[in-house]
Amino acid sequence: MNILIVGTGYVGTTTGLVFCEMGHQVTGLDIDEQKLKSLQSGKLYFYEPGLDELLSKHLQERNITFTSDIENAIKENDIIFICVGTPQGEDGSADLKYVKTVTESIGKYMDKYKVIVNKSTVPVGTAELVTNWIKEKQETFIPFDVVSNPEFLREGSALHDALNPDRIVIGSVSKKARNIMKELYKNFHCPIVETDSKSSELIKYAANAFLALKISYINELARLCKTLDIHIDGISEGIGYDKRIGHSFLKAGIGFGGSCFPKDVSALLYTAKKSNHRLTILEAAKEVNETQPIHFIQMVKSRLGELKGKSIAILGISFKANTDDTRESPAFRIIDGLLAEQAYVTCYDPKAKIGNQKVIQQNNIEDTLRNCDAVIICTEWEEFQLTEWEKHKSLMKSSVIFDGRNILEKSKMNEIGYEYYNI
Ligand SMILES: NC(=O)C1=CN([C@@H]2O[C@H](COP(=O)(O)OP(=O)(O)OC[C@H]3O[C@@H](n4cnc5c(N)ncnc54)[C@H](O)[C@@H]3O)[C@@H](O)[C@H]2O)C=CC1
Ligand SMILES: O=C(O)[C@H]1O[C@H](OP(=O)(O)OP(=O)(O)OC[C@H]2O[C@@H](n3ccc(=O)[nH]c3=O)[C@H](O)[C@@H]2O)[C@H](O)[C@@H](O)[C@@H]1O
Repeated sequence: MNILIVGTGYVGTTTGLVFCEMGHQVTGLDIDEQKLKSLQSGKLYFYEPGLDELLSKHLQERNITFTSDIENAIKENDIIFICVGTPQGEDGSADLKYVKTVTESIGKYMDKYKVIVNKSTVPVGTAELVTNWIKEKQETFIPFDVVSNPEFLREGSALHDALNPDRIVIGSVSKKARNIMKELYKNFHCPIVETDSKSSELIKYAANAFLALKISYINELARLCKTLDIHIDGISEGIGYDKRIGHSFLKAGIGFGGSCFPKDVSALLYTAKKSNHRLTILEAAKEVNETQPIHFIQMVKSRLGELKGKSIAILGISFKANTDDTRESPAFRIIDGLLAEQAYVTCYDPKAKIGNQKVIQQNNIEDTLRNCDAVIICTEWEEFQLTEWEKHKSLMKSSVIFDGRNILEKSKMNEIGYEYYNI
């Protein structure tokens, strides 16, 4: 089948390449010429393991092309996946301006039946809005169907997740559209949830919010553990063996970040509020997440005292390991907190760039640790686990580590002479 992917970001590029793997012909459309140029030349403009190779392969085999010509792209493809951003608006709601622009163009240029698929994370009722936006732009009525087909991939393991989904959700009242979608996904071996578009839209938010709840629960429990002198990781392990609970998303840390959890939690809270409901449990999870970096900085201060003039090394600025994405990274909340206390901050990340003039970014761990009063680990990159900590000790003014991701072993670090604090 001929598939058009609108928006060649993390989700769009991954989705497009996965459909190439399934034997479909894909066109990637974007308004950002720089991104298109990079992708067309076989270079991914963001870091995502495994995607580069797949891009080269499918460009070479001519299974994928990239364009900014929206009119022809819409005319030439029968299935259109909308993968544009849905950022957080000022009031917490999801801002649909990019989705609206795209769907208006679809209405304007479509010349025969199309299936329009919302893969972007969009609030309940968006499929209906999209239908209206398209109709408003059509000069004469041309049939089409709108489908909600949310994406559940994670950055850092996007390719693996998109190739091996736990489930595929297809939301539409149209049987014809659902059948086309099922045909498209026929080579995937996972349950397919067929439902209406509103349920499908809510499934996406409910899933992200539930995972966010798990993280905030364990982070809040970690605060109690600190007082009780119990290690939170042992608690996660102990409860995780219960199949009803599971081990995933129970890793305590400096809080969840990224381009999705924070905005999707806010958007779901907004949806509830608009319907005169409160999701109090989610409100609490949001609050725990917002205060988690503050608790962490408090721990740093209670050991180091006044931070003014102190030199702090930060390891990791991406919102999680294996990505260069720093959107809503909790590392930035820590860095901002340190800068507000007038500390000097130096950082290192294997892939991400800081873009903050007040912070010096180094190219390796050694230069980052040189003469620092303490080091804070903000991202769980494997490199920080495997690095030769014993050697680094002599570089630091004082060998104090605050491990915001609990990736090092306290007893081992103490043994080699570090003062070690974790979550
Ligand atoms: N990043 C992730 O891991 C996941 C994201 N999502 C959702 O998927 C959506 C996309 O997320 P990302 O890929 O991270 O966004 P992104 O910001 O990386 O990419 C969005 C792309 O859309 C393009 N765009 C904007 N307006 C356009 C237009 N009118 N025509 C063509 N292209 C246009 C932008 O230039 C950009 O390249 C969001 O709703 C997000 O919540 C869902 C699951 C995972
Ligand atoms: O809608 C989305 O965009 C995506 O959001 C998340 O994926 P992602 O944000 O890429 O990354 P996660 O692995 O979920 O991590 C999110 C944040 O939670 C933190 N986290 C995660 C797990 C954990 O146990 N503890 C923890 O602090 C991470 O460090 C990170 O800051 C979801 O996991 C995906 O299923 C979803 O598709």
